[in-house]
Amino acid sequence: MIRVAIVGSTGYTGAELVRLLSHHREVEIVALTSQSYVDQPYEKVYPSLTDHVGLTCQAQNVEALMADVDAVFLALPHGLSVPWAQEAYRQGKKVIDLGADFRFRQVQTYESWYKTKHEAPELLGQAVYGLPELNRDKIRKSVIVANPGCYPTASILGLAPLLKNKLVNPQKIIIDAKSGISGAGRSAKLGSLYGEVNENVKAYGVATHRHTPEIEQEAAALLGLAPEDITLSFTPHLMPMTRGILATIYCDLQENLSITATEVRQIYKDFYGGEPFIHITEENQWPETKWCYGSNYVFIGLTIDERTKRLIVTTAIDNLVKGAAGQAIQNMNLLFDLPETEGIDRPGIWP
Ligand SMILES: NC(=O)C1=CN([C@@H]2O[C@H](COP(=O)(O)OP(=O)(O)OC[C@H]3O[C@@H](n4cnc5c(N)ncnc54)[C@H](OP(=O)(O)O)[C@@H]3O)[C@@H](O)[C@H]2O)C=CC1
Ligand SMILES: CC(=O)N[C@@H](CCC(=O)OP(=O)(O)O)C(=O)O
Repeated sequence: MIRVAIVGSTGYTGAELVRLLSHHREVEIVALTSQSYVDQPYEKVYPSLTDHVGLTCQAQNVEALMADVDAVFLALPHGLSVPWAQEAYRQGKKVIDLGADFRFRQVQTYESWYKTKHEAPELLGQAVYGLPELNRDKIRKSVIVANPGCYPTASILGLAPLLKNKLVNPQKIIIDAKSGISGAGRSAKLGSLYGEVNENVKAYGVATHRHTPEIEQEAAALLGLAPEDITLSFTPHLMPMTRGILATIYCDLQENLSITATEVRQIYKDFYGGEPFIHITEENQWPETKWCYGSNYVFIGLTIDERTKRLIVTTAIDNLVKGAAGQAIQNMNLLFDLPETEGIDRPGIWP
């Protein structure tokens, strides 16, 4: 059995990791850390997991905990992952970081968008961007997996076949994305209160959201360019729902390119052929967040607006599963040479 710890287990992504890993046939969860619930039974923090965990929350002790496991999942706020990654590297263990500390290839990008100094820039080169559909082979050989952000997961998977096949102008991409409130985590914040979110929709982080450079970096990589070679527009919106992301992506077709929506759909089907979690919808069928609720599925729909020659793609995921915990487990399965779908092959729930 693979022994794992979940650090920051009492947050939303931590709880989703516990829920999914408690049924993973090759994993034993040996430690769950928390800041506010030390010495409390995990099942008291999340009664929905009663009889599935049997562990008590513990404080962080990086060295001792790392010595006891094969891998750690870090579900911490940004800026706290470095000591864990350093220790894992020292002890030859694996780290899957759900935060952003290891997602960037250029330390200046992280420091300017996250407004914090990176304490171990030398480790950035050891980290692999953990999007299995694009980086599977590199992930298998890595020590630190930087699990992508939720909006970048939806956006990059929606864009990848277009960029790889050079079908669209990469400087004219617009991503309009919507998220449920669980994307903001479990800590108490004014903006997460029911009275603020219910019956309300708002844009936020307009032209400044920290996922913009992450999407640009990976979009550029698909074209073989440096991260700074692409700029795109990304606007997130908060929706009155708990889970889910829907990203609508607008792209200008390359000039003089003559192609039909049917042909583009076939390109997507070929690109993602055999991918267990990705589903390309049929003509006039548009993904909904509920189709992914609680599952690791990604649904992608597309068409060409013949009047504007614009290609429109919509991608739906569950931010806590493919956008966080499910993808992290998919990465762990790759790291330990397990079937990629193990522990994350259950359907979602409806309604
Ligand atoms: N929510 C989402 O949809 C997604 C989140 N992510 C990323 O995953 C990470 C976790 O997110 P999420 O689960 O939503 O966050 P939460 O705020 O829900 O949980 C954070 C966790 O970290 C612990 N924690 C907070 N501060 C500290 C500290 N100073 N030292 C030690 N532990 C601390 C908390 O402990 P306690 O509960 O005891 O206070 C809790 O267990 C973040 O980096 C986030 O950006 C990535 C993709 C999607
Ligand atoms: C609704 C909401 O607040 N969402 C979060 C995104 C969470 C996430 O995936 O991102 P990271 O892992 O990069 O934190 C936000 O906009 O900051």
